[in-house]
Amino acid sequence: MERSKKPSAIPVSPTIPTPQVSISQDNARVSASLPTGESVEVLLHGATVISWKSANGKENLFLSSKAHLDGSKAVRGGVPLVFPVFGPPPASHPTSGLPQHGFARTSKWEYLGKSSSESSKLPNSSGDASIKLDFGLSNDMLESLPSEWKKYAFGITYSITLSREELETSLAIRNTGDTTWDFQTLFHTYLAVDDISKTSVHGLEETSYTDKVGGAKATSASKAPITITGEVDRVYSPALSQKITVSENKKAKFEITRDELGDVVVWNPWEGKAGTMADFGPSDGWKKMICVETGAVSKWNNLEAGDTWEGGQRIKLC
Ligand SMILES: O=P(O)(O)OC[C@H]1O[C@H](O)[C@H](O)[C@@H](O)[C@@H]1O
Repeated sequence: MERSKKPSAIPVSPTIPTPQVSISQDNARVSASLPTGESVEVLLHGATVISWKSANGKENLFLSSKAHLDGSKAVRGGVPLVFPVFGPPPASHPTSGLPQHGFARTSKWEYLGKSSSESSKLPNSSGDASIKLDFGLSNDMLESLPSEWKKYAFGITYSITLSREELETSLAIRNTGDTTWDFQTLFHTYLAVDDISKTSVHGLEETSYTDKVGGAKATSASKAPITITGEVDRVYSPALSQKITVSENKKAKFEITRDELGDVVVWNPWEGKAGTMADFGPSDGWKKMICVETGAVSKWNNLEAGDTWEGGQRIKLC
């Protein structure tokens, strides 16, 4: 019998746009984008973030036009990962046979997968969707290591999370062996700026630092925001709660917060040093970048067998 009041059909809700991930055909890069247009691109070589774009297509990271993206060299630009040593390794230390900044940035990482979240389920809402990409590296994936470091075992998970106005990078470094070892680590982030002469870094005014230009020397706090008028290579250790802001034309552009990363390196090679780097381009590219690098590098971090160290940074667009 026909019912007079048939329940009406349940409307099919329109497909909710979700973050997308794609892997290049040669299996060398992983890209992710949000329904609102933001995107990130990661090379498996070094798990190097080589692009982070805003919804309007604006690139937030500097990538040298001469960067090697084929795995033959560390990438000049983006976010190379420093581990297990920052700078040239000291003599008579287990890292002494390693290249400058260690091996993480020149190793091929494994893509472990993605996870995404959509906070709003309302149709046509872009919500606050975010996408997290995980990458892994362990000692058995490396072909060659100096004999000192060969006795150690590690497993690293590197997570890169893209959300609407933020890029978060975080590391979980685990000692999977039975011997304690020391490490340093850092996100060597090359931020893109339009004009270095109008760029300033805020939040480090009250902190003394090590000035590495012309040999490391302890230097007292500058009491003023950092402006770049020549080569700058400084290591600061500000309080963890201290936000670092990069401004252009006195307007905040990037805001950086940190978890467990007690050090901040500010680097710009200026014309002279950039000219000596074969992979630095274009020749005036140093006017378009500033490295604000967060890390744990001013001392050795000791990791006992079975322990995991976790740390990360968030870069927010202002
Ligand atoms: O040329 P790279 O090995 O990539 O190092 C580039 C730079 O990295 C850091 O910022 C260091 O503080 C600098 O001293 C170094 O010059």
